[in-house]
Amino acid sequence: MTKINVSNLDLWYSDFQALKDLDLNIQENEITALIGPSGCGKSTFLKSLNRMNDLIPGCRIEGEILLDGQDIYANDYDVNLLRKRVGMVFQHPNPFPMSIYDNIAYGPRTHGVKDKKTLDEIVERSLKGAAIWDEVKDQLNKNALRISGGQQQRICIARALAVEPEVLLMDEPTSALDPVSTAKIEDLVQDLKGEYTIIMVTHNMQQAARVSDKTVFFLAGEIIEFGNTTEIFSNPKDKRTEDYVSGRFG
Ligand SMILES: Nc1ncnc2c1ncn2[C@@H]1O[C@H](COP(=O)(O)OP(=O)(O)OP(=O)(O)O)[C@@H](O)[C@H]1O
Repeated sequence: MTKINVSNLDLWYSDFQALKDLDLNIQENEITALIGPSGCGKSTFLKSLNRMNDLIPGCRIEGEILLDGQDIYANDYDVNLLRKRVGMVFQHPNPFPMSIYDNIAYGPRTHGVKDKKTLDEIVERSLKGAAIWDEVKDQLNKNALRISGGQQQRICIARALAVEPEVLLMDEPTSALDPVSTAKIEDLVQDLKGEYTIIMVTHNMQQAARVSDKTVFFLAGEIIEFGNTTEIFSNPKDKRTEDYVSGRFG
């Protein structure tokens, strides 16, 4: 089923057009990888899905993005609710400088959850969901900055899960991590797709091929090709896609 429907999407940073007439359907409970050379608009597109670009002065958007059929750029659309439904994990792990527990409880508290038992349950469920509960369950009061980078990234994923999102946006979530932590995150992402719709920017072609169901290839703000990951990697229709996935440019 279609979760997100993008049509005729254009985005400008002042007079520079960063996204050009994008059309795309993102399916529920699938992993969609966004690939393409540096500066082609992957992060810009990702951020347009939870209106993070609203915060950038001079950024202007035209076209339509529907989440479950509702226009997220409509005047009366609740942006706070949107960011709860569409969570985000960034390239560099960015836990808040507070305990592991407080990192996870932060979002639910912001949304009004005060009861200690409920928060305890959310923290445990989110840490389990991010496959890090066993590693940190005895040190929930430890400062989240004093654990490894790979653990910090899973704390950030747990923090995103704590508000029960439907969609998870991931901007190069493993680029700052070692191979062992990267493998853990890749396994985790595959486990999560049963419950969430995941859209992930990656520069790592093997990673896109390993974990995603669908792949979108961007070039200079345009979508050049979109389809099943196996097709994009084994039988691309466009020569530019073929050159990129085979490492001939970018
Ligand atoms: N805040 C901004 N103001 C002006 N231009 C911007 C801004 N953010 C991005 N751009 C420009 O928009 C284009 C797309 O940038 P974007 O970060 O989306 O690319 P990307 O494909 O994610 O790149 P990378 O792979 O290097 O992260 C680039 O030309 C970039 O310079």
